Amino acid sequence: MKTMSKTPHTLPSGRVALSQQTPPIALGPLDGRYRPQAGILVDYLSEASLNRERVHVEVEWFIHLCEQRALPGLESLTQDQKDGLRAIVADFDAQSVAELAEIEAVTVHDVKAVEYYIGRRLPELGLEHLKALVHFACTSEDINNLSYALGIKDAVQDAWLPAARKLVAAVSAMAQEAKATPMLSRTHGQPATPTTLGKELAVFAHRLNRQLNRIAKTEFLGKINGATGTFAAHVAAAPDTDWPAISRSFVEGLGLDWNPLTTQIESHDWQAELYSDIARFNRILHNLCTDVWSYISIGYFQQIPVEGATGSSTMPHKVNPIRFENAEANAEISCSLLDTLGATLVTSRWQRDLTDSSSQRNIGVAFGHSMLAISNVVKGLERLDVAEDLLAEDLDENWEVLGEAVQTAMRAEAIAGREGMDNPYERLKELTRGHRVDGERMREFIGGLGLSDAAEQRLKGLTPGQYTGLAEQLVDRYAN
Ligand SMILES: O=C(O)C[C@H](Nc1ncnc2c1ncn2[C@@H]1O[C@H](COP(=O)(O)O)[C@@H](O)[C@H]1O)C(=O)O
Repeated sequence: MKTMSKTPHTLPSGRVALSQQTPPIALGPLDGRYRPQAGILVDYLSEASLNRERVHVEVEWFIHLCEQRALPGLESLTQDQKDGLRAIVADFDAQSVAELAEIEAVTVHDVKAVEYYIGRRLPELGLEHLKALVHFACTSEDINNLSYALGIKDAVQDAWLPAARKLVAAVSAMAQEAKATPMLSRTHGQPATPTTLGKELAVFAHRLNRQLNRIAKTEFLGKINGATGTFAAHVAAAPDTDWPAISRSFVEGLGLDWNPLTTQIESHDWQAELYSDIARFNRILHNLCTDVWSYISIGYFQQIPVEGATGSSTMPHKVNPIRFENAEANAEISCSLLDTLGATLVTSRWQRDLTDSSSQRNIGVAFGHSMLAISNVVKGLERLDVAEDLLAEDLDENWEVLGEAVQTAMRAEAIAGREGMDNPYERLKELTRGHRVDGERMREFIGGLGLSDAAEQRLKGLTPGQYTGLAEQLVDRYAN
């Protein structure tokens, strides 16, 4: 029997091989359906942007060595030469990516490929005689750690933080709007002392803001000190140069904080610190999602349907809280990656192993899932209406929550010397525990307690919806 020969574009099952299609089909969702939300990170944390940063660091090191006259015979470059070198970075594009890949296929070393890529461009800048200055005295990690630090710093400052701040601003605005909207609270899921919806949202804004303040203060550390952090090659080549000073001014000139003491690798402790803060932000966001999801589920929030959109494929009445569910999932994935990075990056055998190289390639993925979670929460919050009637109804059905107010006022009366205020907690417990109490019964009970006139009037005038303490003022004072 004659067998049909399969082309490489066909799977053994006879199906088209999607992996062989052009343009290439993404494996992961961040480069597929979620590209609009996470794509901005390609400019900072993709392999291409890492390579662009590597070119940037190599070029700046080249210029810095000349400017510092770090070696005998080195002279400052002309402005045209410096502009030409910096244009290699500015013009870095898809063609550069392809060229680098070609070189790397031969070198099997990604940083060496960058060195050759720059070397190829020196003749046209009249700098061929300085080819040996590219990557001078560097180990690859000198270039890598600075490139990652620059990419991560820009990703945080230009992409992640602005998105996170927009989200927190949205939560704060909702908190302000609902600061005086009374809501039954539910400690342990059971009716408890009322609060306001705005104050509960303000707690999230406050928590998220604390993490943002920490993240905004991140120290982005970098080093450039050679193969084992001793400047050995530098000193061997130019013993009279103050290499630590040159290293420091270079790292600081890039906008990073100088790490003076390392092995071959920058120790990555600052990355672990940053990732734990971002993971904590994700987790607080996750908590916001599950709370809002639950409020939607009991009707406190109504979701505004999107014109033309489908809730359920089979139950036409439904509007599902999918934005919050998506955000939960993506916050979890981001946290797993950030936790793994934070836990593993701080360990490297002896003077280095290469595990960090492979795991750091996923930093963008960790940030991407967090950006996606943030974007979905913003979208979800935009489509919520507060069901004030239902909130009020729930409060009115739970007059027993005033038990705390009454027993505490009785204690104050007793402390002030009023007779007959014994066992306030027990008396309220007898009235309220496991019993439904309405307004009339509560007022009748208060009337029979023998309180001072002022206290009795104050408590009789109280409803569950008014028993929200300083919730509104707390939002005004602390939630901006
Ligand atoms: O400056 C050096 O290169 C010193 C050398 N240490 C290395 N430091 C940094 N990169 C190195 C190192 N070794 C390999 N490579 C190259 O790293 C790339 C690893 O690729 P992947 O496994 O995909 O993360 C891949 O491109 C590797 O070729 C040492 O011997 O200490």
